[in-house]
Amino acid sequence: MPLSLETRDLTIRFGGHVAVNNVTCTFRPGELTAIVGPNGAGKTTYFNLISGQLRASNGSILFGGTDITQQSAPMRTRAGLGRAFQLTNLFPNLSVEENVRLAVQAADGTHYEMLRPWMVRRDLIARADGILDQVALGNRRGVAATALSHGDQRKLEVALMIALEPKVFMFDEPTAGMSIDEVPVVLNLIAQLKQDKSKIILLVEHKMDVVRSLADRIIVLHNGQLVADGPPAEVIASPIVQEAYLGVVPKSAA
Ligand SMILES: Nc1ncnc2c1ncn2[C@@H]1O[C@H](COP(=O)(O)OP(=O)(O)OP(=O)(O)O)[C@@H](O)[C@H]1O
Repeated sequence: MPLSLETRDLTIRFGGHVAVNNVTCTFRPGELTAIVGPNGAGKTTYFNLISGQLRASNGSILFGGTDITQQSAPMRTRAGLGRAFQLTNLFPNLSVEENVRLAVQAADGTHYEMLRPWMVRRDLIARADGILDQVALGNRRGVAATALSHGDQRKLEVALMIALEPKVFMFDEPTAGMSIDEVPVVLNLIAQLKQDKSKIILLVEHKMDVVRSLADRIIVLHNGQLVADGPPAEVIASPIVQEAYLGVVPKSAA
């Protein structure tokens, strides 16, 4: 069976508020799907449900045909769902290079051994170096994660996600808060990841120019419901989306 990620009637309620409401959608390899919609539409909550940070009130999530609805976030990560790490959950005082090496090591299944120099694993070092170059952090390798600029921290988050070799890449506003010159690096990186047609890529993004340049498909959430789904040109051009949904994204968020 080809790998697919599917949500069926996925729903979460916070008290009386239904933040994600019966969302049924299938994501396939070789497709980058942008999830758009006004502020508070439920995009991040939908992401959190898929990655396991939140548990559904109703509905289910299937990954490669397996029902993962009850699985913990770490189990989903091991199954291949990649979500950018929060650096605060990692090793902020370790260097960029050390963080990436640890993630590469974790993906390899070897345990971190503080006292055993892992210089013996040249293959892992080469892989970590390759990822550092891929995210343009090679020249920041010795810097503590916590001392990085905001843009470089986002790049490190992406590096750690790549290191785990996920089947699904989930990006939640990957360029948010970045300076204008930092944005292209991350966009090029996502475009590069898209070349691997075996991956499913999900992107929550407010910036419509970013969505236009990267997405193969757009889904629109509004009040927690899926209100549009299709090829970018079609979805963007549809009057209902233009007027009622995309038009309301405030400039401050774009
Ligand atoms: N843990 C929570 N408890 C209560 N309400 C929540 C919680 N998380 C999200 N919500 C509510 O659910 C709704 C959807 O929020 P969500 O952050 O998913 O929207 P979004 O589309 O990602 O918005 P934005 O574009 O502003 O990031 C909002 O009304 C929000 O206040």
